[in-house]
Amino acid sequence: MSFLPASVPDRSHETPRNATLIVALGWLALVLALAIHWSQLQASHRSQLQAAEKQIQLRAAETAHALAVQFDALIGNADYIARHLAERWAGAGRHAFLDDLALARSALPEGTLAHVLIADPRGKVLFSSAGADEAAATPSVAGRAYFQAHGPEHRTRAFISEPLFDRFTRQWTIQLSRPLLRDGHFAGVIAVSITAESLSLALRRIFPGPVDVAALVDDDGRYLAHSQQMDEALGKSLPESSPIRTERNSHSGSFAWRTPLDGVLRHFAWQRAPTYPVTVIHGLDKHEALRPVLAVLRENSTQNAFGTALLILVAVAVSAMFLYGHRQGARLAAMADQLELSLEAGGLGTWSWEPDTGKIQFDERWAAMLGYAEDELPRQASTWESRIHPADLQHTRQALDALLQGASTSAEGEYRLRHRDGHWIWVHGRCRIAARARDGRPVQVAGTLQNVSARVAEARLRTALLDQSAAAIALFTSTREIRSVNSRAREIFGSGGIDPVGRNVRELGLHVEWADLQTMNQHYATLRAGGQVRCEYPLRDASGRARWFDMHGTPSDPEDPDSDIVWTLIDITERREAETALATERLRMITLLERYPGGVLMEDGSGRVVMVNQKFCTLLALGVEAASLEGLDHVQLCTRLDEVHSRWLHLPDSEHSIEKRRTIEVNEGPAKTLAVEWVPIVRDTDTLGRVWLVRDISERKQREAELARLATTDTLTGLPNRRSFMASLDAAIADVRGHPERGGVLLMMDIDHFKRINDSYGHPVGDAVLQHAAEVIRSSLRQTDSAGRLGGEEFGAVLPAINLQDGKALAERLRRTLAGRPASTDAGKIEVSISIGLTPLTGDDPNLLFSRADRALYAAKNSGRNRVSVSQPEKALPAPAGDGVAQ
Ligand SMILES: Nc1nc2c(ncn2[C@@H]2O[C@H](COP(=O)(O)OP(=O)(O)OP(=O)(O)O)[C@@H](O)[C@H]2O)c(=O)[nH]1
Repeated sequence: MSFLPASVPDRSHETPRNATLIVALGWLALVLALAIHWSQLQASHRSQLQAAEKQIQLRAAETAHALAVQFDALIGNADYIARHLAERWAGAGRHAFLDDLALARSALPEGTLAHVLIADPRGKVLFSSAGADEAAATPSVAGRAYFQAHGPEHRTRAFISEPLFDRFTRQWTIQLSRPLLRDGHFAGVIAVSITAESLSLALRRIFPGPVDVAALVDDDGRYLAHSQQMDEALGKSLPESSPIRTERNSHSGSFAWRTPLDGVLRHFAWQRAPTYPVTVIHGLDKHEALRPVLAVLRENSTQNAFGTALLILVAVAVSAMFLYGHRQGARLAAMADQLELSLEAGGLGTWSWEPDTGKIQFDERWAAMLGYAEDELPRQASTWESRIHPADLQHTRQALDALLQGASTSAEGEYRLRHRDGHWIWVHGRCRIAARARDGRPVQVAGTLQNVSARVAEARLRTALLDQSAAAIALFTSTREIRSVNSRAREIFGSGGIDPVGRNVRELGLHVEWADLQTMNQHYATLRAGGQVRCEYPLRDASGRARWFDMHGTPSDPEDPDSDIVWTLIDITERREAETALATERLRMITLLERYPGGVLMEDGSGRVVMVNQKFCTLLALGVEAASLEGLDHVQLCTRLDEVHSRWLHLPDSEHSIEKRRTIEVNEGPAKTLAVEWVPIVRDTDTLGRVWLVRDISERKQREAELARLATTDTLTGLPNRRSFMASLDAAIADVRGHPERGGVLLMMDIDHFKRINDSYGHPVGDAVLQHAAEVIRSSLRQTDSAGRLGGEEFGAVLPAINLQDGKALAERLRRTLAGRPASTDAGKIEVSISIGLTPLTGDDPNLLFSRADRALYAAKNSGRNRVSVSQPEKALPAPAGDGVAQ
C-alpha cells in the first residue's frame, strides 16, 4: 500500500514505461538495420562465391582444354606410329618393321607402348609384339571391337577401344587401331596398345593430390585413364546424364558431380580432343577450390558477427544505462515528491546558511512557522538569530560552532523562537555541513526546522502528571537500563544526586542480596509472554534500605515484546511490614488460642470465621478440624452446628443485640454445662467482628450445687437446715397470702427425753436416733411438704394446701409411725417418741407462726409427750372443733 497521497502521481512507474518504449523502438531500428546489413552481406557473399565458382570453372575449362590438346597430341603420336608401322608392314621387310617398332617403342615414354598387333582381313593374327606365344594364344581378333569397327565398314579413321586388361602384360591397355589397306581394299588391322597407366601417369604428374582430379574418357564416357584412382575407374563410365554422353555435338562444357569413386563433390570441366574421340575431364574439389574464398567470407562473416555482437552489447549497455538513468530519474523525482510530502507532513521547514556571507535561505514553511510569508523576511542570519530566546541563544550558538569547527558532523537541538505574534514557539532544529570549500572550510550549512511546541507542551504535561503520581514510574530498556523516570522514582532511586537515567539496575545496586533474582527473571518472562506482569519485589532505595514495591510492568509497545518496559512501582513497605507484624500477631494469637482451655471462634465484621481453635470443635463435638471452619460465613457455620448450638450462635444477630458481651449457659446433658460468651469487637461505633468463647463449666456448676446444698441442709439428718426451712416457710406464707383458701399447717416436732438417750447410749447413738427420726418424718410427709431440722432434737414441717384436720391427721400418723418404729442403733433398737405442735398456716409473720406452733408443742410436752397438740390463731379465726392435744 502506498503511503503517498492519491493526488501525487507515481512517477516511479510512469517514466520507465516511456523509456521502455523508446528502448524498444531503438532496438527495432537496430534489428532492422542489422537485418538489412546481414541481407546485403549475404548477397555479397553469394555474389563473391558465384564469381569464385566461375573462376574455378574457367580454370578447370582452361586446364581441360590444355590437357585435351596434350592428350590429342599423345594419341596422335601413337596413331602416327600405327600408320607408319602399317606402311612398313605392307611395303618393307619384316626386319625393317621390327626396327621401326623398336624405334617407336623408344620414342614413346617408357611403358607407354604395350603391344602392337597385326591381323589379316579375317582377323587372323599375323604379328604380335608379345611374341609367338601370344599370337598362338590369340589366333584371331575378328571378335574384337576394333577389328569389327574397321573390318565391316572399312573405317579408315583411327579407332580407340575401351580399356582392356591384357592378360600377357597384366596391364590395362587401350587399343588405337587403323585398317590396313592394300589397293584400297581392306587388308587387315593394326592395333597399337597403349597402357592406361602411362596415360594416368601423365595426368597424375599434373594432379598428384587427391583433391583435384583429371580423367580421360571416350565418347561413351568410359574411363580410359584417371589421375588418382585408375584401377577403380577403368571399366566404369560417367553417368548417362553427363553432358559428355548426351551432348555429343558439344566440344566442351562443365558439370558438378559427386564422384562415386571418392564421394567428393567436384566441379568438372570437360573438353573433347580436337582430333581423336576422347575427352578430358578435369574436376576441382569444390570445397577445396572455394576454401580460400569461403575462408575470406567466413572471416568476413565472423568480423561482421563480432561487430554485430559488439553493437548489440553496446545497445544493451546503452539501453540498460538509458533505462537505469530514467529509473533513477523517476526514483529521484519520486523521492523528491516524497521528501516534499514528508517535509510537509512533518511540518518541517528547510533552510541553509552561508557562514561566509551570513546569508540564509529558507522555504515557505520555515517562514510560516514564525508567522510570516516567505518574502516578508530578510534573508540574513539575523532574521533567525534575533528571534532566538535569550535563554537558548548560548547553547544554540555552541552547537553551531561545534559543527563549523568539525567537532561534530551534525547538530540538533530544541530551542525557542519568537513568533510574529510575540509568543514563543518551541522548535526542533537539525543541520549539517552541506558544502565545503577546497580547503575543507564549511561554506554552507543546511538543515530543517520543526515546530514542536505541541509536543513540548504535551511532554511537560506528561512529565507533570507522572511527577504527581505517588507511584514511582520508570522506563526500562530490554537490557534493564533506565531510560526515563518520574520524580518519585528519581527521589527513591537517585542517590547522592546521581541521575538514575542511563544507568543499569545492577550499576545502581537496586537489587537486594536476599531477593530471588530468578523470580524476577520469571516475572520478565511472564511479561514478555502475557503482555504484562504484576508482582511484589524488594529493591534498595537511594539510602540502601530494602523496600517492597508492588510492581506493574507493561511493554511500551504491546506489539513488540522487546520494546522498553514501563514499570510502575508502589511502595508497599509499610503494608508488608504491617502484614508481617499481623502474621506474627496471628501466630501469637493461634499459639495462645491453642493453649487456651476453652474454645474460641473469631468472626470478622461480615460474619466470616477468621480464626478458630481445636478446643472449640472438641467442646461442641463437631468432629472436624478447626482449620476447616476458617473462611466459612456465619450461615455456613450454623449448618455445621446442631440445632441447639446454632440457636445461641444466631442469638445476637436475631435480636440485633447491641450488648457489649453476653454469656449463656448451655446444658449439654446432666453432667455437662457449657458457658458460651459472645464478645463483640468494637472500635468506636463500628463492629469489627465478634469472638465466641466456649468454656466447660460442668465442674464449677457441680461444685456450686454442692455448696448450695450444703448451705441449706442439715448435715446429720440430710433435712433442710433451719435457714432453708425458714425460706420454705416464707414461700408457703407468701403462697397462702395470695391464696388463703388453700390453707396449710406448720408443725414443730421435738423428740421426747432425748437427753436420756444421749446420756444412756452416748452421743453417736443419739445421732443415729436423730437420723432415724428425720427419716420417719421425711417419709411420712407428702411430696409438696417441706421438713427441716430446726436445731438439736427439734424439727419443723410446712404442709401447704391442707386443712387443719387433714394436717392434724398427717401429724398423728407421723407420731405413731415413729413411736411404732424403734431406731436401729449400735446400741440396739431404741424406742423413740416425738411430740408435735401444730398451728394453721396463715399469712402472719413467720415468728408469730413459730410462736404459736411452739406453744402447741409445749402443750404436747406438758400433756405427757408423744402426742399432737394444736394451737389456733388468737383472733380472727374461730376455734376449730377438734382443737386440743391428741395422743
Ligand atoms: N446426741 C445428740 N444430742 C443432742 C444434740 N443436740 C442436742 N442434744 C442433746 O439433747 C438433749 C436435750 O435435752 P432436753 O432439752 O433436756 O430435753 P429432753 O431430755 O428431750 O426432755 P424433753 O424435751 O423435756 O422431753 C440435751 O442433753 C442435748 O445435749 C445432737 O445433735 N446430738
